[in-house]
Amino acid sequence: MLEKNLIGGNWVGGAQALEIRNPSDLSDVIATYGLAGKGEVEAAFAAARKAQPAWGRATLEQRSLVLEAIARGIFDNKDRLAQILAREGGKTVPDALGEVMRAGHIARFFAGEALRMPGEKLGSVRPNVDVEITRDPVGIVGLITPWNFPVATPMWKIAPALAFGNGVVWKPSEKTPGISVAIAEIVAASSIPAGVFNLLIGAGPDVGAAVIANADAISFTGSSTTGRRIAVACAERLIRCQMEMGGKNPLVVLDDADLELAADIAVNGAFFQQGQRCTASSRLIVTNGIHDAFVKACAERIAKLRVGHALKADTQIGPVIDDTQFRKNLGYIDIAKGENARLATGGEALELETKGYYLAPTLFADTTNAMRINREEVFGPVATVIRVADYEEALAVANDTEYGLSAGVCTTSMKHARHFQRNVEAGMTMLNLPTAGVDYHTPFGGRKASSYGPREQGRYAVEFYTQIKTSYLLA
Ligand SMILES: NC(=O)C1=CN([C@@H]2O[C@H](COP(=O)(O)OP(=O)(O)OC[C@H]3O[C@@H](n4cnc5c(N)ncnc54)[C@H](OP(=O)(O)O)[C@@H]3O)[C@@H](O)[C@H]2O)C=CC1
Ligand SMILES: O=C(O)CCC(=O)C(=O)O
Repeated sequence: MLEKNLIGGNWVGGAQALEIRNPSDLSDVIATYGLAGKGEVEAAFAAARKAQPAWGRATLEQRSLVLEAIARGIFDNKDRLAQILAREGGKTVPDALGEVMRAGHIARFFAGEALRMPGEKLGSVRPNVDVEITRDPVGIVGLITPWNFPVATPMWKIAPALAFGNGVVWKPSEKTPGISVAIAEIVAASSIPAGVFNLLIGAGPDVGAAVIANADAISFTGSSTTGRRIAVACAERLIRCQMEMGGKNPLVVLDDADLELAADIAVNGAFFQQGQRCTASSRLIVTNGIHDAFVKACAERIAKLRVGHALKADTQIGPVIDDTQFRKNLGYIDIAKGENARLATGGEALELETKGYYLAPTLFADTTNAMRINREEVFGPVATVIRVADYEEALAVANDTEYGLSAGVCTTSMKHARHFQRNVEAGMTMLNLPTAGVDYHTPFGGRKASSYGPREQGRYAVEFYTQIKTSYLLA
């Protein structure tokens, strides 16, 4: 059993064994981990509390250099990390490599941000008084992260947390411990003082809950159900929280769209990375004039997608992460069929050379926005088409959802593009681009049930990871 929890600079084990298998090949047992329990959580927070004050007082350059070393460690190990991620998480190697590179760029970006700690000097309404606005670290930040982007998502929390002087206790999803340990090894090798950064491999309901009970702030990415529960627990403790949750992201395709481009964008946004993206285009909202040609063009492209073992060179769509997601996706396919959605393509589990969690990318047409398949997050390679009469109806349908993460429009009309950008109820909008796939230096997040709390990423991250102090000084 591997001893892979990082506490106070030491690698330690845990009592309960967790066996991880390759979702592309269930006969491939990757490793067995010793899961952390409440004792390890307490030890991690004790270590972080001891180490954080000095880290919070470290020079900006010291912190920047640590971030730079983390970035270098990620770039230097990119191929090894991509292989681990592909084997454990079912991502194709190019997708895995893309994610690893993104994490490296995020760490490098925050090496710069560490040097640009913002502050402000204001005049006072009183004579001979100066006012300074400065920022302090929040303290010990608990990071709870999911399995679908197990490198980039943690890094867009770890990097700003460290850059702005916080201690970190990170609880990744227990579905992807191997890649989490590999990232933690790189952080630990960066000359970061022992105890500032800690990793706990453990289950959400016990270790995650214990992290929430001990942290000064929580940054979470995952489902809206879990996010809601965590936000309530944080409110009870009066600690700040930042929640990135689900999506039911609309891609609107208008009559004047470039058909080939729109179909490419839809297939990319809906099915790549098995649709396991909070930004996935799960609702394709298409106006009458282009509808039939669009559905045909998408179905042709989807039928040609190569589903297979994530480590095989020509695979475009890998397996879904585990048995729970596999069954959940199949369950939603049954629900859609039961709602009389028309199966345009896919709709079944696939048996390939190796036994894994393979699903045929699935497109339903003739759906309505009231159907469950269009209201609940599936989080798999399943998308729907909703036919609408015109742009106005398309926008209304796009906004008729409890979520508001990402929203796209395919059109050649500047008028509609600008109107959509201004009026769609989403945190991120895309014009003639997939709803998924974002830059690493810009704010990431949504509205409604998709996000809660300050934005992540880019220079906006400083809002969550620092607290403001206003100082009055008699001159
Ligand atoms: N929008 C997004 O980015 C994501 C959305 N999802 C959605 O969530 C569904 C379920 O996936 P799942 O992995 O279970 O997502 P969860 O939201 O349950 O898990 C996300 C993270 O929260 C942890 N966690 C779970 N329960 C608790 C808790 N009570 N207290 C503290 N931490 C907790 C998990 O730990 P652990 O995994 O170890 O239990 C994981 O680290 C998917 O089908 C999908 O719809 C999932 C992942 C990302
Ligand atoms: O679309 C992206 O690039 C990011 C998606 C994401 O962060 C997520 O699915 O959790």
